[in-house]
Amino acid sequence: MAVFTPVSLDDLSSWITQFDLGKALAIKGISSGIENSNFFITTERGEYVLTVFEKLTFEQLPFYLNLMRHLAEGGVSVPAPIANRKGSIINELHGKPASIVTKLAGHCELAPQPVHCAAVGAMLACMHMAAEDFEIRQPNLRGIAWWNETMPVVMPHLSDNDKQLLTTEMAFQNAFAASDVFKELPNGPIHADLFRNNVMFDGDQLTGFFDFYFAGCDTWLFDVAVTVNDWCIDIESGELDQARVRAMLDAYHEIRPFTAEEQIAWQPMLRASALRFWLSRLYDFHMPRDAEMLTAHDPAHFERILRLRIEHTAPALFTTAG
Ligand SMILES: Nc1ncnc2c1ncn2[C@@H]1O[C@H](COP(=O)(O)OP(=O)(O)O)[C@@H](O)[C@H]1O
Ligand SMILES: N[C@@H](CCOP(=O)(O)O)C(=O)O
Repeated sequence: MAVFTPVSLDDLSSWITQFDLGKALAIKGISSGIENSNFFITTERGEYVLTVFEKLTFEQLPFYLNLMRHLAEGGVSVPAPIANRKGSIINELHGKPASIVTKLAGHCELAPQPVHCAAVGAMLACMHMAAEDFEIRQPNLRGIAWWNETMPVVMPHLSDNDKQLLTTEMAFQNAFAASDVFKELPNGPIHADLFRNNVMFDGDQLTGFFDFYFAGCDTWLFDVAVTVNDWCIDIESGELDQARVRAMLDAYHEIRPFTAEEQIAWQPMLRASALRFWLSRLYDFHMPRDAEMLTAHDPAHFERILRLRIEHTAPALFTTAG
């Protein structure tokens, strides 16, 4: 997708007068997202990104946008929300909440090398620590409660084999979430969707994390698992690439040392993150919404990854004392 809600230059020209951004000069829909309607906009002050939120509400959005503001002010490179003259960073456009944020330089690195994975691991650790004192608490809305709600919705669409995988993995994850080890895992605000398409690089230089609209409070290890399961794999098979895994985990550990409980929880967490994206892709695939442009994500990719993470022993989270 994603332009679910079209915005013309005329629409933007009148809406933008509430900001100190000068006149609107251009607007261009962005096709690659799947959750929101995104646009690159050019004003007399420069280039920005406009997002019209399709599902997130005025009640939920302050968490995401204030988190981005908190991180940007804390020196983590993320898009900074722009306030209107009244100080509001969430404003209605076509009856939906919308925001303008600064545009990050560079491009997504879709074929990452260990150097990119190390940069992402280091910044992820910095982000977790910088978000620790963020005051708004909102759960991960794509966390285990959502998995349990979504399982019966997608179940009728699955083969017997996949039904069995989903049922047994949900039982495993519910038991893991109730375990003493899980309760000891450090937590706080996490990005929760730090895929290669949500990080900008200028050459080998990381210029920022973006797309915080799945962020929520959850274990830091879940964030690491989501990130490793996308950045450090052979894209065809889903197998972990040892060099990239080590580069990312070692760089993270150097800044925020992993705990002994996290070491124990690592393999279940890799499975949990695969399950989360298998479920959301199944849901989006079987319950699609209308859109002007739509790129569906393949659920089978994460089914494959889930099976691999169950079958193969995960690489150690850290190899030195934490
Ligand atoms: N702050 C930003 N700076 C630069 N590019 C951005 C920014 N936000 C979004 N983009 C671009 O828009 C695309 C879609 O944004 P994304 O947030 O991933 O959409 P969605 O939330 O709908 O999945 C990204 O792949 C990126 O190219
Ligand atoms: N990363 C998720 C889908 C979320 O899409 P995004 O464009 O907002 O990152 C997936 O790959 O399933």
